[in-house]
Amino acid sequence: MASGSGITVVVRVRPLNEMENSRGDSADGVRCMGDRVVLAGQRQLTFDAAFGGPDQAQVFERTEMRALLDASLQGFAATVFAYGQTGSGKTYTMSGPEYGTELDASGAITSASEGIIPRAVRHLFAMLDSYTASRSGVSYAISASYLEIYNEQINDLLNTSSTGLPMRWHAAQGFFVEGLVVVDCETVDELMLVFQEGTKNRKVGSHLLNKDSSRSHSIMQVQVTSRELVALDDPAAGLAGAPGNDHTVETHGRLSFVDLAGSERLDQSGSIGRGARETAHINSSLLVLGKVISALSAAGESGRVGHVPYRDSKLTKLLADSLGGSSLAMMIGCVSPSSAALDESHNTLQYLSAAKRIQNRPVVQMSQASSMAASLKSLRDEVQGLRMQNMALHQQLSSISASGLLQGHGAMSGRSTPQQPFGAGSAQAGMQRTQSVPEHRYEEARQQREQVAAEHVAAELAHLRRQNAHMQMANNLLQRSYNEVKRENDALHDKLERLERVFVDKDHDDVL
Ligand SMILES: Nc1ncnc2c1ncn2[C@@H]1O[C@H](COP(=O)(O)OP(=O)(O)OP(=O)(O)O)[C@@H](O)[C@H]1O
Repeated sequence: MASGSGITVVVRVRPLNEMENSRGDSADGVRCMGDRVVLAGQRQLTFDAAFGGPDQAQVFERTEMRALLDASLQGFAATVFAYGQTGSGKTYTMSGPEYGTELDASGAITSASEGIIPRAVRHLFAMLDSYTASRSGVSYAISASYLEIYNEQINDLLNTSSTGLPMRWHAAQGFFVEGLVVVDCETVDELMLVFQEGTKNRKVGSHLLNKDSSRSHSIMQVQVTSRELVALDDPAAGLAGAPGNDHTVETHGRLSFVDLAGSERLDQSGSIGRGARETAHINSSLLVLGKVISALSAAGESGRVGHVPYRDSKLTKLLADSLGGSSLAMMIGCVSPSSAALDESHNTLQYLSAAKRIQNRPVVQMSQASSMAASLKSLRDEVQGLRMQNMALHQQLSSISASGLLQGHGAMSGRSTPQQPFGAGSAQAGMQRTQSVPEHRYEEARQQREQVAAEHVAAELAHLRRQNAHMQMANNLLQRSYNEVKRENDALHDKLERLERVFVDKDHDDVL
């Protein structure tokens, strides 16, 4: 996926909560109408989807969640964010109801009330099992980490004693957190445990707007490594049976689930002391996030991006790839329906409208060796396509030449002589060059062989492209000549008919 891909933006309007009900708030501050969100005063905004009410399943089923999971299995990075004011339903949407409120007999959250993350965990393993069953030579490895950014400090939610972790920059990976626990998960239950453990350890506090308010931004990251054995043997290119021509292509997909802390107004939340300090950190990092979104959305499809202040907060550093980077992304904006929260809901929806204009450039993440193998394979596929085109062009040329109409148009006949496709001989020559490489330098020899094969394929590609372009031109010229001759023939035919009519008329006059 080389071209730009917009961020998918959906909105969720929760039901009125207890406090709003007890105050007698009206629920017509924000309403959903299809994929539109209608604000009191009849202002309407359209998003990729809009949901009202408590139904958790529809948020998973009617958004692009399955496509994002699938993309991670193909080697793409995908991020799902929940954004909105405090108490608007972000944690409910991402995880489910507050931990422990809706438990079944075994102590697990009831499946109907599960949020996006546990649903994604189950679906990911179901998809992965069905892919492994239907495609031989493919295998997957899953691992996961879970962190929170609390007061601008990174804490490991899978190891509560690991706090204040450093963030580093890597040219290929971008920003990453050093020293995070990464858990290998072979089963759905193991990944579910990671989710439950991390969610339980997240900082939660109470204030007037939400008794279980998340005081940190949390990011659960699932790494999806796929390995596929790709046969690079190409009998037509004379490489069949060459040792080391099978390659394991390794892709590194990633799913990031981001539950942002909610913006809050201190006069409404009543947070004081530690709570007020948390609020200040939350609001300032959300402010930077807002600046990043507006800088990127200003660029829109033109792709001309000015300065984006990613480095101004830890949150935006970690989300750099998901906003304007190489990741696929879906943002879920959560809002209250209450007319009393209209200003905050309006702000959230404006944020979301700006996010809709951001263009990401999703790319598959592969290991270097895999990407060389994959590009070699795709070059060979292209050669194969060109060979078929080559044959079709030869046939076309012969049939036009054989039509007989073009005899005398000899300028074309030389060009239409089929040429031998470029190929096997030089490939063999390329292979022979590697035979003298000593055994202990096998890896080096393999790389050289791949290099030679790549050069050979590239040369053949260039040759076929030239030859096909040449034949295409010859075909066009022949077609033009054919049309001219046909036009001349038709004209002669008309003339003949006219003459015949004259003779018939003359005979007729003579008889009379
Ligand atoms: N769609 C919904 N249906 C039913 N109840 C909901 C819904 N969304 C949220 N709630 C309830 O509203 C309350 C606040 O939700 P939640 O904690 O998810 O908000 P939040 O946006 O994560 O808040 P904060 O930013 O303060 O952490 C919770 O009691 C939750 O169960």
